[in-house]
Amino acid sequence: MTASLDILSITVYNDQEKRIEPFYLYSFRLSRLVTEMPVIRALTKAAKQALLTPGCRCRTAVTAVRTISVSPRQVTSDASFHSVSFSETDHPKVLITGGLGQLGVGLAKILRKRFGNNNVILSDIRKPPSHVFHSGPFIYSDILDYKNLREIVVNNRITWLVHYSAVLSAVGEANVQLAREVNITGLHNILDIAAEHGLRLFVPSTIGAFGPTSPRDPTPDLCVQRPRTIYGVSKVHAELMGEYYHHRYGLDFRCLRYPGIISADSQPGGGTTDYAVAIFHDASKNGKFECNLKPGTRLPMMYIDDCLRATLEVMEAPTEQLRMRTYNINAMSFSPEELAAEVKKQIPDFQITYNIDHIRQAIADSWPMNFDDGNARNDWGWKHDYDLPELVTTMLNFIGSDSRLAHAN
Ligand SMILES: NC(=O)c1ccc[n+]([C@@H]2O[C@H](COP(=O)([O-])OP(=O)(O)OC[C@H]3O[C@@H](n4cnc5c(N)ncnc54)[C@H](O)[C@@H]3O)[C@@H](O)[C@H]2O)c1
Ligand SMILES: C[C@@H](O)[C@H](N)C(=O)O
Repeated sequence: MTASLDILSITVYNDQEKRIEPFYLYSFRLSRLVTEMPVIRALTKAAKQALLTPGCRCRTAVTAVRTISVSPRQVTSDASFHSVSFSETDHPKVLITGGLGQLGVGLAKILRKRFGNNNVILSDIRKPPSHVFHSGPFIYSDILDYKNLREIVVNNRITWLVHYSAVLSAVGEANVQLAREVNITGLHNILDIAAEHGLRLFVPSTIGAFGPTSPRDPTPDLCVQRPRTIYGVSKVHAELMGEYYHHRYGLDFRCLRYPGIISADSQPGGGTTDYAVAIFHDASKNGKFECNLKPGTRLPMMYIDDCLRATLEVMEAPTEQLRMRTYNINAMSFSPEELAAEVKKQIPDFQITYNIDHIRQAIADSWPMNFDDGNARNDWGWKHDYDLPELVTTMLNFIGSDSRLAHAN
C-alpha cells in the first residue's frame, strides 16, 4: 500500500477575480480518502477563514499542485526505517547538484572511487570544463526546475542526493533575490524530490547559520541562530526543513555545518572565507597578498579533504549513530595574521596588507570564532587530519607544483 503526500495550493481571488498569491498546504492521503481526510478539511477551512475577512468578497480555489508518493515506511517516526532506500549490497547511485563549485568535483572524485565512476553523477547549470566532462557522468540540472530534477532522479535510479547548489554569503548579500530563489525555493524542490523517491539527502549548512547573538567562542550545535545574511537565513531554513521532513515524513536527511573550506585546485564561489584560499595563490605567485578582512578576524576553517571525507562518513553512518540530523564539524580556527605568519615560515619574504571589505567584515564579525564539534566526534567518530601547519604546507606544495608544471609546459 502506498500513501501520497499532496501539496495543495490554496489560491485566493479578490472581487475583481484578480489572483492573490497562493499558499501551500501539505497533507497525506490514502487512496480515495483524500478529500475526506479530516486534516485536509480542517486545514482548508482554517485557511479559508484566515483569508476571508468580513469586508472582503474573495473566493478561494484549492488544487493539488504536486503529489508526492511515499511508502508508509517513510511516514513512520521510527528512525530504524529511515536510512535504507537501496539494497545494502548495492552501491548508492548518487546525484550531486551544484557540482561545478568549489566542492562538487572533489566530492565526485572520492565518491566515484568508492562506488564506481558511473554511480556518481555531477550536475550543474554551468558548462563543465573538459577534464570534468571527461572524468565521469555529467548532466545539466537546474534545481529550480522540479520536473527536470524528478526526471533525472527517476531515469538514473538515484538513491543518494548531495545538494551543493547554493549562492554563498557575499554574493547572496549582493543579490538577495537570487539567493532566496536558489537557496530556499531550490531547497524545497530538493526536499520534495528526496521525500517522494525515498532518497538519502545531504544538505550542507555552514558557520554562517549563526549570527551575532549566538555564542561565538565556541559555538555549540544547539544555540540561538539569528544570522544576518540571506545565506545564513536560508541555511537555518534548510536545517529546520530537513529535520522537519525527517521527523514528519521519515526523510533520511543528513546535514553538516561546514567551516570555511580551503582547496587548492578549485576556486571558492563568493564567500566571506575566500581570502583563506586566495592568500595561497597570491603568496605563491607574487609573494604578497591584500586581505579583505581585518588581521584579527578569527573563523573556523577546514582543508577540503577533511570536509569531503566527513561528508562521505556522515552519509555512510548507521542511522542509530546519528543522535542529531545536523552537526557542526571543525578542524581549526585562525585569523588572517595567524595564517600569514604560518605562510611566512615557508615564504620568508611574504607580505600581507589589509584593505577591508566592510560587507564581508560585518559578516565575519557575526560568525563563530570557534566551532564546537564534540557531538560529531562522539556520535559518528568525526576526526580531522589537517591542522594549520599541515594545511599551509599542503596548499603551498600543491599550488607550487601546479605553477611549476604550468611553467614547464
Ligand atoms: N565552500 C565553503 O567554504 C562552504 C562552507 C560551508 C558550506 N558550504 C556549502 O557547500 C555547498 C557547496 O559549496 P561550494 O563552495 O561548492 O559552492 P559554489 O558557490 O562554489 O558552487 C555552487 C554551485 O551551485 C550552482 N548553482 C547555482 N544556481 C543553481 C541552480 N539554479 N541549479 C543548479 N545549480 C546551481 C553554481 O553554478 C555553482 O557551481 C553549498 O551549499 C555551500 O553553502 C560551502
Ligand atoms: C563559510 C561558507 O559558508 C562560505 N565559504 C562563505 O564564506 O560564504
